[in-house]
Amino acid sequence: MAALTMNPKAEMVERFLDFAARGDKEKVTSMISNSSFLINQSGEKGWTALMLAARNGHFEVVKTLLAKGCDTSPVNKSEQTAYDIARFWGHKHIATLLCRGQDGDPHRVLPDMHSDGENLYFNHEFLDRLSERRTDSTWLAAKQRAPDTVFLLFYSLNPLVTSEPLKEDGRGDCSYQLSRLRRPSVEPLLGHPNTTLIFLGVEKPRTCAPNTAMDDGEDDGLTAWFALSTEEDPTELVKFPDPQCAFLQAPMPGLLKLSDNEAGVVAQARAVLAWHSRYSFCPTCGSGTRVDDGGHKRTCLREGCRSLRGIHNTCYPRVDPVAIMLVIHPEGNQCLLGRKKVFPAGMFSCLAGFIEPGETVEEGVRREVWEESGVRVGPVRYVTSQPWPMPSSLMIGCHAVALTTAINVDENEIEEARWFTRQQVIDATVKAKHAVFSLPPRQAIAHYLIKHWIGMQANL
Ligand SMILES: NC(=O)C1=CN([C@@H]2O[C@H](COP(=O)(O)OP(=O)(O)OC[C@H]3O[C@@H](n4cnc5c(N)ncnc54)[C@H](O)[C@@H]3O)[C@@H](O)[C@H]2O)C=CC1
Ligand SMILES: [Mg+2]
Ligand SMILES: [Mg+2]
Ligand SMILES: [Mg+2]
Ligand SMILES: [Zn+2]
Repeated sequence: MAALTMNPKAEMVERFLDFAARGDKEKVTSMISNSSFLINQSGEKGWTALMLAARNGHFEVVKTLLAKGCDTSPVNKSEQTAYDIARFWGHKHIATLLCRGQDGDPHRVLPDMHSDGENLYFNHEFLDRLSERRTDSTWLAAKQRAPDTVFLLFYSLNPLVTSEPLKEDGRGDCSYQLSRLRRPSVEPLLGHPNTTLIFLGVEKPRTCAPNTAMDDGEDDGLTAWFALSTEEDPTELVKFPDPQCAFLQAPMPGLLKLSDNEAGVVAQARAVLAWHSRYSFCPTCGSGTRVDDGGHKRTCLREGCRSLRGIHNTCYPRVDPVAIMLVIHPEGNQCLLGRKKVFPAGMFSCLAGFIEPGETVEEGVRREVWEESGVRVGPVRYVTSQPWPMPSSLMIGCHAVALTTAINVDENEIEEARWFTRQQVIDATVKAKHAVFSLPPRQAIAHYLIKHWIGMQANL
């Protein structure tokens, strides 16, 4: 076979990667000492020394590379980090080491709990909610007058957007931007009887101490965001900043096409606004209510109403907990996915269902899986969560292990449920032509739970 000609630098990289792959700690150490540039170099299919050592279970080499300041974030051509690779190949001690990060990283304390689910769509806390200000009506009124305050407008729970993606933090598939209106544009709607105004928070980071009192006219430098909602077409009343603005026609799929920061704001705003639109009257006595706490509370107007005594959760925005689970075959090599009739052709997803009163998350998982697929589930492990503002669910994502494998679907809810092999799932994630099914979109926690199981960088 003819020898490949390589330049000396490429040859050195290849040798270095080879030592890492074989677990030769001495050679890895001496090569980095002489040529520090080697540490984050990658070779075939984007594999770095850290990935190769993680793949082959070379704990000491991984430790050495980390001590020398190796970057843990690069991904190979299959979108896996070194951490994903260590998990995928079952080297738990290396995965723990890799997710531990720097000394100050709090994951050190609970290494097994590490998941990057905080980066999920709808999970970005772009605003500081500043809840301590919700009862400060003077501050709220001043913020509503401030020239830099942002107002987001919703009509029937659909936000006003422009069809231009945000450049600063968008992913490739973000195609809408929330219209950030200023006071003069929304003036006619403020105080209108059919509109609801809620205080969402201020832009992070805080630029002054949270409880600094603000005298009249004095600015604390915080940019406040409000959501303004109406059930009547506001087109005549509002001055749109540009002709491209339009309300989303339907929540899906439009709400999945925002930048990650704006999706986080919508997750908060839409759920609170949906609660206002459904709870206009007191659920205890049917009387009218007043909006308090910057839109985060409704108080009954009838003196003597039971809801005014003690704490009534009906006075506060509601959240519905939903368990969503990837059920794993008892042998560990297959997972159970189902499809509803409304899913796009070929798509399968995790089973899910509302948690019932008096139920733990674990019991909710076992009951929903039994009802929907006839499969019995044993151990359940929490993975991560995601607000899902359609209208106000909190998705509680779990992995669960099946005790039985025979499938018997509840045809009222699920059209089909099937066991898929790990390889079939991997094929679906890399969109191979021969994939036998397609995954839910990356914005859904179901997508995350599936990729997390096969040890892939879930957000890519
Ligand atoms: N982000 C994601 O990846 C996914 C999100 N979801 C969300 O989870 C939610 C629940 O999943 P499903 O399979 O529909 O639940 P499910 O399996 O409990 O069945 C839904 C039925 O449960 C009843 N129900 C019980 N409590 C309810 C409540 N608080 N609100 C409304 N209906 C209630 C209704 O009859 C409803 O038709 C869905 O609304 C969906 O938006 C579901 C799957 C994936
Ligand atoms: Mg369900
Ligand atoms: Mg169900
Ligand atoms: Mg249910
Ligand atoms: Zn009442």
